[in-house]
Amino acid sequence: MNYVVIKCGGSVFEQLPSTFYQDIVTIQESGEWQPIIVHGGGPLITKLLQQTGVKTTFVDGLRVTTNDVLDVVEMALSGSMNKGIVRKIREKSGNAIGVSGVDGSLLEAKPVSGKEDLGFVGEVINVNTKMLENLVSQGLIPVVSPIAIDKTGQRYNINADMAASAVAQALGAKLCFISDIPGIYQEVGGTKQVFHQLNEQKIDALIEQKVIEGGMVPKVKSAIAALHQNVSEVSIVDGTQIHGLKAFMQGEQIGTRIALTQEVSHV
Ligand SMILES: Nc1ncnc2c1ncn2[C@@H]1O[C@H](COP(=O)(O)OP(=O)(O)O)[C@@H](O)[C@H]1O
Ligand SMILES: CC(=O)N[C@@H](CCC(=O)OP(=O)(O)O)C(=O)O
Repeated sequence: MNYVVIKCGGSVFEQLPSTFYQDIVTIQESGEWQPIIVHGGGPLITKLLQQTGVKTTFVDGLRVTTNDVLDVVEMALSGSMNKGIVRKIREKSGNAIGVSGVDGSLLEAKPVSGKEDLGFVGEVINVNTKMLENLVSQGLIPVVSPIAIDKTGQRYNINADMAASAVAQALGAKLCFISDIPGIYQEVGGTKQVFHQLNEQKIDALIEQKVIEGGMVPKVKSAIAALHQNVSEVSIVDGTQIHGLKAFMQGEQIGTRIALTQEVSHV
């Protein structure tokens, strides 16, 4: 089975055209690729935290997660976001099922390495691929919320890009990050030039130069981690484009393709 892990970011969620969900169903029906959705929901978490008066801060793109924050994170991700995406796929007659990383210990985690002062922020150490394979064999499209669990039952907040990367690594899948930008870009003479292809060395340089910053940093780091472990292809694709996902899956040059070693080129 060929899997494609489609990571749907919270920043693009509100702007996704309905063709996006249609494309997910079309990909599954075509039979060549089996889609697995991993979603974020950062903006919704931030909004809910503001409403409840709980302070939120980020370190290196990761949200500092106390137990109070974790309650809101789980409610937003495994509740509203997860079920919202399942409903939108079902509206297009897709057989979606929502699960969080807690269910069936789909995502097993430990505190994120080197950043233990972030509270309950985790990194995935095991993916229950059997469970995903079982769901897929029943004709279901899994929609995964990035809350993970450890052997003691402790929950962890996982950055959704890192969760998607872990799932793709475990399945040897193609990995596609859906975001709200046309690809990774650099400002040249006041205009944004999108990179069509990027390699690891150039990504390191762009992070160093702060051309790649904010939420894009965990995304490209997760992409590189995946490419080092069992994943052959990672792309960042603009979710706002009508039928962008379908075009990408049909091999059109769209967004930014990341590989460990390849030529660097602009669109
Ligand atoms: N060089 C870059 N090219 C494109 N986007 C960038 C770049 N550097 C930072 N970004 C920011 O990264 C954002 C995507 O990351 P994020 O907001 O975390 O998205 P998501 O919710 O999809 O994970 C873009 O909206 C953009 O503001
Ligand atoms: C540890 C950590 O930062 N977790 C993220 C999980 C959601 C996420 O990653 O959502 P996006 O994909 O929309 O950014 C958070 O709390 O915001």
